[in-house]
Amino acid sequence: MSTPQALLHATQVTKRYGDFVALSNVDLSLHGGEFVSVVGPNGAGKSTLVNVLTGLHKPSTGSVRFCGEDIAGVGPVELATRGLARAFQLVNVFPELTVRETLSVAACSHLRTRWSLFSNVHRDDKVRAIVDRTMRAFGLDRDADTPANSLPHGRRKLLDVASAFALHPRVMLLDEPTAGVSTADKDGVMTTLLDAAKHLGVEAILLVEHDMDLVARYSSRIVAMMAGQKIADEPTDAFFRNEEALAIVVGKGHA
Ligand SMILES: Nc1ncnc2c1ncn2[C@@H]1O[C@H](COP(=O)(O)OP(=O)(O)OP(=O)(O)O)[C@@H](O)[C@H]1O
Repeated sequence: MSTPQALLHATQVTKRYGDFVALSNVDLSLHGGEFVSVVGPNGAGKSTLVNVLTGLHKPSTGSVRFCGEDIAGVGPVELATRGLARAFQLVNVFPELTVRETLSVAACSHLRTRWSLFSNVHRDDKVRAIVDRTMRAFGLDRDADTPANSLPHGRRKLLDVASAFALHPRVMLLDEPTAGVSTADKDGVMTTLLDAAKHLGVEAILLVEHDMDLVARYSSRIVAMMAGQKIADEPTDAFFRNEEALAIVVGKGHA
């Protein structure tokens, strides 16, 4: 039986900043139905990997393919319209917009429509449909007219993730979606996020995360990084039995 084509496939990716090698010959694949977490100590290269995977940075050598197409040099906005999205932190860019308006910015980007305050959300049926569906999926409808900067931290974080989902992606990349959220609220954010992903048809998720409890609970596979190299890539159960990799990941500055 042949292996199904990976949605996202990085081959021998190296990223250098001057003489410094931030990523060294990393292979990574993500298939439909997977929830893969990228873990590792500070400075391991996790964010660099995500920046390369989302077209924000070009690999120095190696290739990244999304749905079979090379995405080197394709920026994150174009990539999002092709189906690979990452939370944009729109909330930080436009803190005074309401929840509805923030999501309409993302919806317009997905539809390649020009966004303008007041007009699109209320007059464009397609934009409104995406905004309403995303608000419902994330339970944000009760905050529709609340400015993002008035939301509690956890719900602001959820709005940030929701705005990436409004781009209607096949693959979602999440960089610490619960950072700064209280321990008690983390599972709530993750459960909402996963329910929404299912509801909105997201096929695979790649998560960068420091919280190993969350990683253990939600991932189907774990990729561990250290000093720019991949040191483990295995199903969650196997990873948590891999004492050597686990010691590197949790032993350096992480609880
Ligand atoms: N633009 C840059 N120029 C130079 N060095 C960089 C740049 N971006 C990242 N680095 C270096 O690359 C290494 C990997 O950084 P990266 O942010 O990818 O690690 P990380 O695993 O995401 O760390 P953290 O968990 O702390 O976010 C670090 O040593 C960092 O200082």
